[in-house]
Amino acid sequence: MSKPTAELAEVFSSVQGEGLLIGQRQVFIRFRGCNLACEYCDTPNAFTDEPGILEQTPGRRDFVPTPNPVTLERLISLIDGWLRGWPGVHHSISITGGEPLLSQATLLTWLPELRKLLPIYLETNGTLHTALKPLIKDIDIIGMDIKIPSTSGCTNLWDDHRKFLEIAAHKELFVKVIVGAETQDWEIIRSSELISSVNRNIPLIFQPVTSIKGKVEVNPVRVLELQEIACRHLAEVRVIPQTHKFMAQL
Ligand SMILES: C[S@@+](CC[C@H](N)C(=O)[O-])C[C@H]1O[C@@H](n2cnc3c(N)ncnc32)[C@H](O)[C@@H]1O
Ligand SMILES: Nc1nc2[nH]cc(C(=O)O)c2c(=O)[nH]1
Ligand code: SF4
Ligand SMILES: [Mg+2]
Repeated sequence: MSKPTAELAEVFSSVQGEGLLIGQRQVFIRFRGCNLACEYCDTPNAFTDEPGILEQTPGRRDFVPTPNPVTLERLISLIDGWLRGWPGVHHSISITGGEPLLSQATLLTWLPELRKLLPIYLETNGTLHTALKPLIKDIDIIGMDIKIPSTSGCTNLWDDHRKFLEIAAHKELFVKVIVGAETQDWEIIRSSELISSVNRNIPLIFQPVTSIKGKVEVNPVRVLELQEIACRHLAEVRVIPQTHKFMAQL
């Protein structure tokens, strides 16, 4: 039987810039393709069919174009070399994209092998709950988005998010909501009530939209008002921007 491969955009070592793992050094594996089209998406390379790029030396940006699809052997060889050469540096592997759960068939084989190297952190848009179910046993931490219409432009994902939360809540989990100048109270109330209906102790992270100019342009008082709304429903609500963008980390 042929060994599963994947279409990858890039593999690199960097500092996690978002959510509760902020500051941890991670190996990032970015899968191609997505089932959504968020208006703010900052990851165009997940949508092209150019060759992927694999960093050769962790954090030194010596990327080498690599034909897709990429094999697991190629990936394991690269990451294993990083862990031997830089022991104790990397906290976990970030499985991201695009939407990584679109590559579920490959991840069924890849995750158990990658997890032998480092814990697995899944960065996901929180919609593909059917894909998540068989993979949850091989994932350690999940960072999922709830996509609100005012920033993402996506609508009617609430039921998918609920089903996703119910499965993801079996592992270490936090939720990110990307907030912007037009974010409405009802969106935060609906998101917070949805999370609380599963477990009010699931942390919620407000991540302000980072503009194309690399700035956070959301009114600071408005962000505090939104946080206060969420705190009526949830035990832990933090405001954390995309920090990697402010320190020129990938
Ligand atoms: C590129 S996405 C990949 C994973 C998955 N597709 C998702 O949307 O969660 C990773 C994270 O970056 C966030 N993100 C993308 N563009 C952003 C922007 N311009 N400002 C703030 N967060 C952004 C997403 O909301 C998500 O939390
Ligand atoms: N440093 C860094 N942190 C990140 N957290 C989530 C990212 C993503 O694009 O999935 C990301 C990214 O692209 N870079
Ligand atoms: S779900 Fe994630 S990768 Fe897909 S468009 Fe939205 S932010 Fe971009
Ligand atoms: Mg990114």
